[in-house]
Amino acid sequence: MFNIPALSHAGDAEIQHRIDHKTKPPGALGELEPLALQLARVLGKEAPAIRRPTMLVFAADHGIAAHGVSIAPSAVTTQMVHNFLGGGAAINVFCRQLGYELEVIDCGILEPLPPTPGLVAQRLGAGTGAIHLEAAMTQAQVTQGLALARALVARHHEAGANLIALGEMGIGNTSSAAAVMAALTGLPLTDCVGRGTGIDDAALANKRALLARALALHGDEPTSGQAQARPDPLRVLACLGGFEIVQMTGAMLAAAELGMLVLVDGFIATVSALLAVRLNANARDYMIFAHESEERGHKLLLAELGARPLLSLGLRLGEGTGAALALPLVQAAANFYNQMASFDEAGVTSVV
Ligand SMILES: Cc1cc2ncn([C@H]3O[C@H](COP(=O)(O)O)[C@@H](O)[C@H]3O)c2cc1C
Ligand SMILES: O=C(O)c1cccnc1
Repeated sequence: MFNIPALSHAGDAEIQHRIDHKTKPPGALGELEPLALQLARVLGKEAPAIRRPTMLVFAADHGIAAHGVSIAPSAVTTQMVHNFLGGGAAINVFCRQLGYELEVIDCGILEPLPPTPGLVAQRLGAGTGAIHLEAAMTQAQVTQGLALARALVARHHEAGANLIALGEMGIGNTSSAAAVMAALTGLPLTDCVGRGTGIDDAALANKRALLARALALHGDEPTSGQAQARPDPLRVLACLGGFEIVQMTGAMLAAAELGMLVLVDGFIATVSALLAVRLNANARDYMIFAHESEERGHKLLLAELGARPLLSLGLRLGEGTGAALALPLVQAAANFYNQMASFDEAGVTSVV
């Protein structure tokens, strides 16, 4: 479906040599060093640079949100999309500060907005089915969502972007994401389910119970260590996913296919990253994990992907905020690689 080239590691020795011969003790730039290696692999080892960084915020509603799993009602999804378009949300502030292009994608909010600059309508429906009662969507909607996201990313690639960051807005989407995580990993639901927007203990117990029902309904209960065939990510998406989760997954796969970097935000975006990697393992090489969210489950999810997040700020917002904040670090990795003098160039006695 997506044709993602396996990233070549043939130039690694040369790239690492260049990093090691910068005027610093070996390894002293910490996590920025493997990040520079990744940038050089993806963008080319001569002068990797981030061009037209683009933040895509995918919005959709969730049927399960009507069943007491969030502090907010579904109406807040549409209200926040309004806020994004008016420039007043956290993600707007950070995108302005950091020089991101920002686009908001309506993947299926309950109350569609009139055409507005900055808003792209790629609606797969008007909210998903409540996953503890029925499938979230049909397989055809999953296929359509992946295709729409692919065309969207192609457009940004043509406009000159070589890095996309992904964020989301959708009341109830930590429920859907936790269910997908449990289905894909086989981890106990209690390890995957968190407080999302900040629900209390009673609502958390209800959220866990509903998600246990959802997994049982769709045959995705944890196997308690028993061997089970790897679940089909497309089926899991249809049964338990969300319209924004589908399109984020498609956008990540499309970006990798086009040789773009993918900057991954928090819990929900990382669930899409896991889906993308399960659909095509080559996608992993293009992903940068921005931060570790406060949401329960995110640490284990990152571990499942072998990811070391750049930041740990206690964020639990979504919208792409963590991904936005990590951009300067990505740029710093490219800049040290491109601009720092080597021992030879600076006349500093080499320590390697
Ligand atoms: C005002 C407001 C702004 C937000 N921006 C992101 N989210 C975040 O919270 C939601 C997920 O949490 P849950 O599963 O508990 O509903 C998503 O919309 C996510 O992006 C927000 C939530 C609220 C209330
Ligand atoms: O980690 C996230 O992305 C997150 C956490 C809580 C609520 N919304 C998003």
